[in-house]
Amino acid sequence: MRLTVGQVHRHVLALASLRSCFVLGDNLPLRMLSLPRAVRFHQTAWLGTETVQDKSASLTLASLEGQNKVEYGKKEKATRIGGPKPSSRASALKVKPKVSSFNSKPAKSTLPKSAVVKKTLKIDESLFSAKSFEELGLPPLLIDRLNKEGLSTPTEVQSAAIPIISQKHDAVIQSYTGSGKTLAYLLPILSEIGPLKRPTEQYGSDKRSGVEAVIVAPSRELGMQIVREVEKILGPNDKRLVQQLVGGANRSRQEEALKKNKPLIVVGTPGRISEISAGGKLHTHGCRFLVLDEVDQLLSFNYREDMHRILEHVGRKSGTSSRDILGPLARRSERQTILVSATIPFSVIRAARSWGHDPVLVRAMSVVPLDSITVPRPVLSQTDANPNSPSNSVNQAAVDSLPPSLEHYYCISKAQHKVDTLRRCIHALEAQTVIAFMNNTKPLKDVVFKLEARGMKATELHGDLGKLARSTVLKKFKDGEFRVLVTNELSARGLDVPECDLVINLDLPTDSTHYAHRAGRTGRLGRKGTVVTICEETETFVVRKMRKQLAVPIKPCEFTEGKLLVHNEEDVE
Ligand SMILES: Nc1ncnc2c1ncn2[C@@H]1O[C@H](COP(=O)(O)OP(=O)(O)OP(=O)(O)O)[C@@H](O)[C@H]1O
Repeated sequence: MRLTVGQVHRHVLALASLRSCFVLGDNLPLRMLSLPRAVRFHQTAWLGTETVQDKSASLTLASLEGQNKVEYGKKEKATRIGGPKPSSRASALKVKPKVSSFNSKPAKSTLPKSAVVKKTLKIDESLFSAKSFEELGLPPLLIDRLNKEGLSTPTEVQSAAIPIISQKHDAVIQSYTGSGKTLAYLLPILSEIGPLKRPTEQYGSDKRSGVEAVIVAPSRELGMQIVREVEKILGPNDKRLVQQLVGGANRSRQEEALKKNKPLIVVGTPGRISEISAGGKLHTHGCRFLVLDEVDQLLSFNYREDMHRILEHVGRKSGTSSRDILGPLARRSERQTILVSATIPFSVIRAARSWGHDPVLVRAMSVVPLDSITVPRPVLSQTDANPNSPSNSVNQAAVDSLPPSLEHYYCISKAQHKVDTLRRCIHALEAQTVIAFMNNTKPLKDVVFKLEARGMKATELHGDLGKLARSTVLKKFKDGEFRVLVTNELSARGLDVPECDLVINLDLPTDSTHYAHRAGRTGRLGRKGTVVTICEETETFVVRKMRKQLAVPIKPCEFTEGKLLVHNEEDVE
């Protein structure tokens, strides 16, 4: 492959950019198909972050389907679609966003800001006004189970996603942290498979005995949390129908359980799923659903080999070879692919297009076909220096992910006084359930020791602990045995501790996306929550930069005499 000087320059810049999002095998440029897989991944990682203006680089199987039309600079129209058969609807309607009991925030502009909707889309207003799970057409047995668990009203993103997934659309689900995305994909899946499914469902249950849904999550904790959510809905008699395949646990036992229990749903981390699948102990070719939870993280460079295997094998039509030119397209028809995250940068939209059949972007108040979203402005231009640039889809994704009910502050402290500041902050805010984030594992112990020495119950959670220790710590924290959980990035994504009322950044997050996911551990499902970043004087410029990127007021404050003292708010530039 030959590159011009300009292309090389862009590739180098792309590599240096914040995230190494990439487009996996199905979207490979045709000129790369003959390269060895490892090389292809490396190359596509480059091209994934490369400006999409490079037309030659976007020559993909997907682009041959005529999807990647580029239009710059116009404002997006938030047109919405929905209903059982979108194409059969007679007229296009505008939906007035409603404010539900779960969400006091009006729907934000969709990502990326510069995107353009090119089609006139048909919508079904009723899609966004469901007040109960019955109205969403869920089967009676499933509704009974939900009621038993005290769940009677769908959240907005559930109201939007459930009918769309039930109509067998491939979907990207984006909604802010703590808005109920897990049930938004689980409920339509459980309507189709397992003991709670629709009685009229045509896929004969007797014919299918293998795994029918694979759910992938980037961490063991999140994987286990999803398993518990499925078990909760299935009920005690049927919980063996979901099997966890997370790393760190005994692999042989997982393989035995697969053989013995014949689960319909497996939930796991990429490494363990692909390991067991490669060992021939997990058969997913007949699988109907593939869910990638925290998809933007799963598509990062770290998981590339495992994710490639999963995407290649799950729901693969038997008899098709990956060498067939139509292989990827044929495979896609065998499964529904559902991608989920609070932060959906444009690279995910692009990946979803290449894997899906007419995939749609589902958000709390809108459903938009992905092929109607055009690429953002080139990300490597001069204007990128302006973090508010609508072209910056990563920042925009972070903005969209913040729950409406959060208060953000920052407080200046010398490094050696940070733990004291943390204590004063907890007392001043009377916080009961606190998650404190740090960047490295080693200092966590020290912070826990200092807090405990001053009579504050604290514990640590990080990747160096074994699986059992991790789940025990988390359970005790959720049960209220500890007031403070000191942790690292491991807990930033997906972790659901509804009672968490305060998130502290003891170290600065690396970027606005990390800030948003950390912040999202509080203010879950419409609850109030506070985020306090404790930083040194020299680091305040980073906070100000994130404030700009996230477009939220992060106010300077102090904690004195047991009180929160908010300084003059600096304008959000
Ligand atoms: N319809 C509902 N009614 C009441 N509670 C709900 C409903 N849907 C979800 N929940 C609860 O809301 C909480 C947050 O849900 P969930 O973890 O799915 O959020 P999320 O959007 O996936 O967040 P994140 O982006 O942080 O992963 C959970 O405790 C869940 O059980």
